[in-house]
Amino acid sequence: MKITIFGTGYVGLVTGACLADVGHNVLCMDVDQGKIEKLKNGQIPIYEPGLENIVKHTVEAGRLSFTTDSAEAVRHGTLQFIAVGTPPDEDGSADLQYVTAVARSIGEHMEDYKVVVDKSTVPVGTGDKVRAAVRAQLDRRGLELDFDVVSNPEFLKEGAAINDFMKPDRIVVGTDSERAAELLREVYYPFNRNHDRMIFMDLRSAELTKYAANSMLATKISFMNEIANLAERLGADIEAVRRGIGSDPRIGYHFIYPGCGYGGSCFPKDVQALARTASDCGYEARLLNAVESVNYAQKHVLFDKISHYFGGDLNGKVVALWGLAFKPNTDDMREASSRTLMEDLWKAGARVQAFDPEAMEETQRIYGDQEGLTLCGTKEQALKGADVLAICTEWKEFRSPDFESIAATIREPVVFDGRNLYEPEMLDRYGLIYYAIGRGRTQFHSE
Ligand SMILES: NC(=O)c1ccc[n+]([C@@H]2O[C@H](COP(=O)([O-])OP(=O)(O)OC[C@H]3O[C@@H](n4cnc5c(N)ncnc54)[C@H](O)[C@@H]3O)[C@@H](O)[C@H]2O)c1
Ligand SMILES: O=c1ccn([C@@H]2O[C@H](COP(=O)(O)OP(=O)(O)O[C@H]3O[C@H](CO)[C@@H](O)[C@H](O)[C@H]3O)[C@@H](O)[C@H]2O)c(=O)[nH]1
Repeated sequence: MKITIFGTGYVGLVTGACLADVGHNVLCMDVDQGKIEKLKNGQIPIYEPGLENIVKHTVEAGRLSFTTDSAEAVRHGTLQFIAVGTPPDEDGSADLQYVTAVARSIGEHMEDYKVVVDKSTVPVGTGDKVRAAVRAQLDRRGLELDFDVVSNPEFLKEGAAINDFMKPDRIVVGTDSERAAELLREVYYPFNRNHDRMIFMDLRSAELTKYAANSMLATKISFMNEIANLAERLGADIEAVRRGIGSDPRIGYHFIYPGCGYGGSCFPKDVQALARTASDCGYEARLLNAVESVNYAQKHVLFDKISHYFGGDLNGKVVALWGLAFKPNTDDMREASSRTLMEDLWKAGARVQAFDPEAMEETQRIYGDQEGLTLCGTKEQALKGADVLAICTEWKEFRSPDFESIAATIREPVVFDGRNLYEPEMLDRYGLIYYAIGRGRTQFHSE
């Protein structure tokens, strides 16, 4: 089937590449000329495991191509997927300017029936706005062409995006059009051969499903972080508690890892946007607001521990920082907890020597020549001349480090772990003091 994708970010490029991989003929359009140039030259603008290979072979097979020309893009596909950004506005609501810009250009250039499929995460009611934007352009052109608008939210996780897309738990489709539903069924047929993963519903419910899913996951994390903070004060160990509750299938082991807060381009903005939607319709989303405020505080917890250790005076101290990306297997630093920690440390007069396996370029792009930041080529280099070590991302290569050499290199024998990677006894053997999140009597707190 001929498919057009607007936006070649994490969602657009993964969707385009995976749909081309199963045999569809996909044209990806982006307004960012630099990105499209790179893609045309075989370069992938983001780090996402497995993506480069799929893009390479589907381009070679002639099933995936790229353009900046919106007229060509609209002409190409019967299905027009919107996968552009919906960043937060100043008031926390989702900024829909990129989504409506795509809708306008579809209305401006379409010549026959199209299904406009929204994959971006958008507030309930956006489908109506997309329909109105397409219709306004058709009216302007004096045309009465048929089209449908569908919500098909995306649930992929960065770092595992290909697997999530290829083996989805569910494919949510919101539409009241039988014709559009049949076309969507055809597009996703290869993902449904052994097990029907399609869940059809009305458009508004599909839009809300996406926010509800992310908010539920964020709630689990904030809940665990709250219990972790409590465990610390009560002399309990959150890791034991996590195993103890996760074993109940009604709770489950997923998304109950405590840490230095959730980040990324989705949870923070989506929880805020849903809370904003609630207040816009006169409902105070108390739980969502609490999830957000627990997370805000949690992002400062590692700094509080480091500051407490040094008696509140961090001036001139050097912190080795392992992990900058908001999670492993990505170079994405949007809303990363590492950024909160670094910014807190700089404010307090400390210096940071940072290393991340994939996010060094991104850190350079964001912080450039920031005073107090040294970017290091390896995790070992980051330790040289540092007072203490802090960890913000659970990359595999941080899981079994050479504790003996850490103890011999950093000035104070202390590790502040924001992702609970180790057992306190492991570090104790090397004379290292271990401060993690919610780990009982090995911790301290400021009260
Ligand atoms: N990143 C994720 O893991 C993820 C997962 C599920 C859903 N989402 C949602 O999907 C949407 C896209 O997220 P993303 O992370 O891929 O964003 P992104 O910022 O990585 O990419 C968006 C792309 O859209 C392009 N764009 C902007 N205006 C355009 C236009 N008029 N025409 C064509 N292209 C245009 C931008 O240049 C950019 O390349 C968001 O709503 C997000 O909330 C993201
Ligand atoms: O038990 C956990 C699990 C995750 N996190 C943190 O939560 C954040 C988000 O992690 P994750 O959900 O793995 O990454 P995303 O790529 O942001 O994916 C989320 O956001 C996407 C965009 O909407 C959705 O499509 C996905 O289903 C949803 O998991 C990261 O900072 C993690 O460190 C925790 O602190 N504890």
